[in-house]
Amino acid sequence: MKAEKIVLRKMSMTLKAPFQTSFGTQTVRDFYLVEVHTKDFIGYGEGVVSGEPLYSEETVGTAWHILEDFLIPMIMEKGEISHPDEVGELFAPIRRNNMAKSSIEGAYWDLYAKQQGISLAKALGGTKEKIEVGISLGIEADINDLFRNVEKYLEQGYRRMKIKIAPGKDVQVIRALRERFGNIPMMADANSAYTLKDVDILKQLDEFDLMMIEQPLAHDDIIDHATLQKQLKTPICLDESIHSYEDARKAIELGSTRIINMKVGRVGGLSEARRIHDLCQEKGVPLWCGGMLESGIGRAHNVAITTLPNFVLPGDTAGSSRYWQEDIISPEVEVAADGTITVPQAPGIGYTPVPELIEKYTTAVKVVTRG
Ligand SMILES: O=C(O)CCC(=O)C1=CC=C[C@@H](O)[C@@H]1C(=O)O
Ligand SMILES: [Mg+2]
Repeated sequence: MKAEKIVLRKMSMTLKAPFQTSFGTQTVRDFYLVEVHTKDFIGYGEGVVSGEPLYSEETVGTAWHILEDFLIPMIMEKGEISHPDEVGELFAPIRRNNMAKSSIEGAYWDLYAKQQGISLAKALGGTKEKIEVGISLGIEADINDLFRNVEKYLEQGYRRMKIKIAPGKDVQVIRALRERFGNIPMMADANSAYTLKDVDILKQLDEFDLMMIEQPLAHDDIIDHATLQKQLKTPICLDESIHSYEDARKAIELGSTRIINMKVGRVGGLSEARRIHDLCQEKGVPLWCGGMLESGIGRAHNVAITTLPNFVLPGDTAGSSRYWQEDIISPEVEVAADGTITVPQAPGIGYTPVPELIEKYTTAVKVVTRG
């Protein structure tokens, strides 16, 4: 695979409804797309960053700079790439900037699968023909709005409800949901809103038989999470703390996490995600695929990685209509009434990017050609 042209597109898509977490509210997704053009195919990747550095340190601006000034020149200089694993190896000297790395590596995985004439899922070693999915629900000012959302998505078949919590909107919210909906599969995501001083509040969540509590403590911690896990019955699931295979290895060894939310962009790409998958499978740590409110391009990559065998819990890969009036792929990602997504078998990501819709939501373009 030799890139003849790489196109970066800044994208801005308005969410159907605001999405509130413990660290802020999103109404518009500012992200970017990467297109890697070889003489035969186009590979697509998504930069799952946001406009503001609130989930991680990366933004559209930081990623654009790292891609334009470092990663794309490295790719052009390298020339021929025979397997997408080589992209991560090439980028290894660049510190962090995982979402920037992941966006271009994901495009090479798409290219590679298209070149082999197989689905991205198969190229990754996935075997599932369907994946089970859940849904992530933002914080609502009025709990009746949250009730309505849970009701709506249960009816649509989603396999588990992820409820955002924050101090003051935690125990009473989960209790009210249990009283209203009984023992439905449910988890809480705190997005680092608590500290060890809040252990008594977090211990109260133990009474609600939650599947897990996601990232209760600091975004860059695995020590305090190990201390907390010893005091909780409910499994801790790390998200923001896990940026690499090494982070996962240490967190598992310390007992900081019993489940991991895999986000391809956060760990630097699909190759690293596969390595973490194999480690977790060996250690008996279940995985599920998290989301970053992706467009259909990133959503397609998430569907593919979820076909690996140790993705045993429903993830956050909802259908396109969860967030978008119209998605930029055809067909859109659909969730069946049984809460599953049928894995596309077409070569590559399996969904077709729609040029006129991509253009419609493009706010800036950068084209780098070989030569
Ligand atoms: O993409 C989805 O549907 C899930 C989105 C989601 O829950 C999150 C996205 C980004 C940061 C957080 O708000 C949260 C998470 O931590 O998983
Ligand atoms: Mg999370």
